Order: sequence, then structure tokens, then C-alpha cells
Amino acid sequence: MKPQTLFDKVWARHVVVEEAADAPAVLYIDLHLIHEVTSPQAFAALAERGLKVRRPDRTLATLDHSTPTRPPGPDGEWPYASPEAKAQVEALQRNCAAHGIRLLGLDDPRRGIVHVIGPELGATRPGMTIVCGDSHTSTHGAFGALAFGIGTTEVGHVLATQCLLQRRPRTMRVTFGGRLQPGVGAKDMALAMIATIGADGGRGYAIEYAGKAVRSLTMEGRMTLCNMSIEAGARCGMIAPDEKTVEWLEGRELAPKGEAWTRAVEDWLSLSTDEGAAFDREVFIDAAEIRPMATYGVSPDAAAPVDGPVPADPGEAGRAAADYMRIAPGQRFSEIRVDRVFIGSCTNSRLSDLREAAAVLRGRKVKEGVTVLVAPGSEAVRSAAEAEGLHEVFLAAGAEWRLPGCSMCIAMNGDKGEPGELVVSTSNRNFMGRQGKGVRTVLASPATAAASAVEGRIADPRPYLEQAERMAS
Ligand SMILES: CC(C)[C@H](C(=O)O)[C@@H](O)C(=O)O
Ligand code: SF4
Repeated sequence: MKPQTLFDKVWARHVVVEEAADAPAVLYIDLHLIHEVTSPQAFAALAERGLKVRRPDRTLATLDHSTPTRPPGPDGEWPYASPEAKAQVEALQRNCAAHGIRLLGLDDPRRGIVHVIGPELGATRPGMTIVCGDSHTSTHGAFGALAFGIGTTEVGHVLATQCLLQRRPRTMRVTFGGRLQPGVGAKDMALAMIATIGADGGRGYAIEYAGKAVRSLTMEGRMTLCNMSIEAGARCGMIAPDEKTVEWLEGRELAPKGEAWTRAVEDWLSLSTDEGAAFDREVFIDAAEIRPMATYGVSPDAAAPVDGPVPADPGEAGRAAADYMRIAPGQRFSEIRVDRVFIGSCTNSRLSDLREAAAVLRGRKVKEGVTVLVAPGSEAVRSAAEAEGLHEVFLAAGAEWRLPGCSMCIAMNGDKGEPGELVVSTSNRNFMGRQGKGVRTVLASPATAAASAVEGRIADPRPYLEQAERMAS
């Protein structure tokens, strides 16, 4: 048999009807994740046609985007940002109740950002097809699942049929050779890759991440990397399952148990790309060369190492971005003043991310005038972080510790910056106005964001991490 890629294997297992010249393939979907923003119209479309949800048992709902990160007031009312936000939440509650779909509701100790809770519950597993009306569904590819975002109309299709019309993407392998330097992590790899291939470089492709530096990442790091595939324009990102994947999933609520577990593990470990399998495109990146990264423009590919200057000649688009960002061509990152820091989002809100930020902030104070908001990715992350006292580190440093949700990543719940402010954010999109009207977003890792909070300027986290390491040993 012809050698196959990981993508080929997972795709082939789910084709119900083969793709033809004039028609996309029909793919079976194993898991459909839904949230309050992109589901109301899809449910409305079903209602209009009198259709039922085909597989409520393969649909899982959570509340994250429009959800307040402040607790309910004394009257028990959640502090919604707007009547629309409240209406979205209530629509999902109603629709899930009507169709028998499990919803991780506002009081559920498992609620969280959709791309954080799927893996946490073990709902996300190797070899599955996973979709959600959300572009960062690529995150789940870290487990060797074929996972991608779909539009609201398609959410309706999947609700009604558990299938999706899909053209087969081309395949690209991004190999990170070499070994990461200390203080450099998955977020830096993602930004370095996007800076290398461009925000459009992955368009039309399913990416597989490979190489020593990828294998060395924790599952959390792999999720961060796959999460940002979409910021390179790719359809999805995938990493072949290995022992780390298996270990991470063992014992999770929805992971198989007993006999079924043994069989599943054997199958999962067979899902790697065969020797000699061909990709439509191959990209090689030397991981040893990567330094902590930050963005300086309004597209995620405008990224450079934090210990240097931003490019001196950014080109025309770069100049327009520079006007908005008020970052001069050739300016050093260390000269850029910071107003606000956001630590959270489906890219970097897991326990390891919070530990990394806390390692920098422990025993330190946030620079006067800088506001720091930390929003854990899920209730599970929140309680784990609190159990090890991370929230106390954040609070003592002068940061705010909030409830889980997308929060300031997209500012749909009212968490936002003020016009003109510069926000260092651990999220994945630095588009104009994403974190509030006129807000200037700089993307970076949790460690870089935390170091920037301390210095009030964009800062290299390595000295802080080195010191934390010394103190720990
Ligand atoms: C609201 C949702 C549709 C959107 C997405 O698709 O990604 C959001 O999660 C984002 O990150 O921009
Ligand atoms: S955290 Fe941000 S990127 Fe992730 S799903 Fe929410 S809004 Fe989208």
C-alpha cells in the first residue's frame, strides 16, 4: 500500500461519499462542539425545517465567548456585557435542553473555552473528526484528530446529519528540527512559523507538525501550536499521537476504559505518517534558532524576536500597520510601552501557561499603570491553579484573577482595552480593534506577557525564567 500521512489516514476513515470533480466529499463527524456565538442561527435553521439533532450524543456545548468573567451579583444575575450576550447564552441553554445536548453551563465545574474543555474531558481523542463553528478548532489536532472550524450554515448541516461536505485539503509538513532554547516555547514556535510562511502560507493545507522540537512539547504546548495553524491560513494542524498523548488522555471522563482503552491506544499509536509518505509541501524550521517572539503589526505574521528591533523596512502594509500600532519601523521592542496585559485564550490559558506566567510574576509587582487580567481557560484549570496557589501569585503582583472564558481575546463579554492602549496578549489574533476599539494588540507567550507586565515595556522573559529556575533548584 502507498505510504500514507496522518491526515490521509484520518480522512480516509471518515469518508462516507468520495469527493468527485463536481462535488465535495461527505465526511462523517465524530464530535461536534458548539458554543453560544455560532449556534443560534443553526438551531433556528433546524427549527424552520422541523429537523432534529441527529446525534445529540456526539454534540457537546459550552459557554465561553459572551460569558462574563466576573461572578454573578448579590441578586444572582450574571453581569452580561449586553442584552445580545445574554440572549446568546440563553439561546444555547434553551437549544441544548430542547435537543438533549450536554451543555457545560454557567455553574458547571467543567465549563470553559471550547478548545480547552474538549481535551480536558477526553472528548477530543486521536483519529477523530472534530468540528466546531470556530476557527481555532485546529487546537484539537494536537491529539492527532482532524479538527477544523466550520461556518454557521455548516453547523446546521452537522447538527442535522452528523456529516459535512468537505473538499480534501492539500498536505503540508512543518518540521521543527533541533532543540528549543530555554525560555522559548510553543507560542514562539507558532509565531516564528507564521512569520516564516506568512499569514496566508498555509491556505488550502492541512499542516502536520513534526520534528524533535514538536515531540519534545507537552500536550499543552502542542495545543498552542496547533491552535495557531489557522493564523497561517491553514485548514487545520495535526500532530501524530505518541506516549504523551496517551498518558494525557488516560483516566479522562470520556476516554475509553478497560479493554476498550487498550484497543484504542493500539489504534492511536498506528496513526503516524508512514515512512516515505508524500506531502504537497514541506517546510523546515530550525527550532534552535527561535527566540521569544512578539508581534508588531496587525496580522500574526508581523512577528519578530523580542530581544531585537521590529523590521526597519516593513513595506507598505507594514507602514499602515505601524501607523495603527504606533510602533516605528526599526524600533526596539524594549522601547514599546505597555498599558495592559491579557493572559488567557484558547492559545495560552492552560495550567502550564499560568504556571509559566506565575513563575515570572512570583514575588514581583506589575509596573504601576499597567492593568493585568488573567482568565483561566476552564473551571478545571481555575481550580487546579487555585489549588497550587497561582491565583495568589497573580493577585499579590497586582493582576486580576477572573472566571474562565474567551474574555479579552475577542472582547465579546465586555473585557476589553481602552482606545489607543497597547495590550500584550497571549491570544492568537492581533487584528485592529479585536480587543476593543482602537486597541493595539501585541501577541506573545505567557512568560513574555508577564515579563512585559513587570517592566511596563515589551520584555524578554528569559532572565526571569532563568531566575525562577535557579530558585526552584
Ligand atoms: C466567534 C468565533 C466565530 C470566532 C472564530 O471563529 O474563531 C472566535 O472564536 C475568534 O477567535 O475569532
Ligand atoms: S479564546 Fe479567543 S480565539 Fe479562542 S475561541 Fe475564544 S475568542 Fe476564539
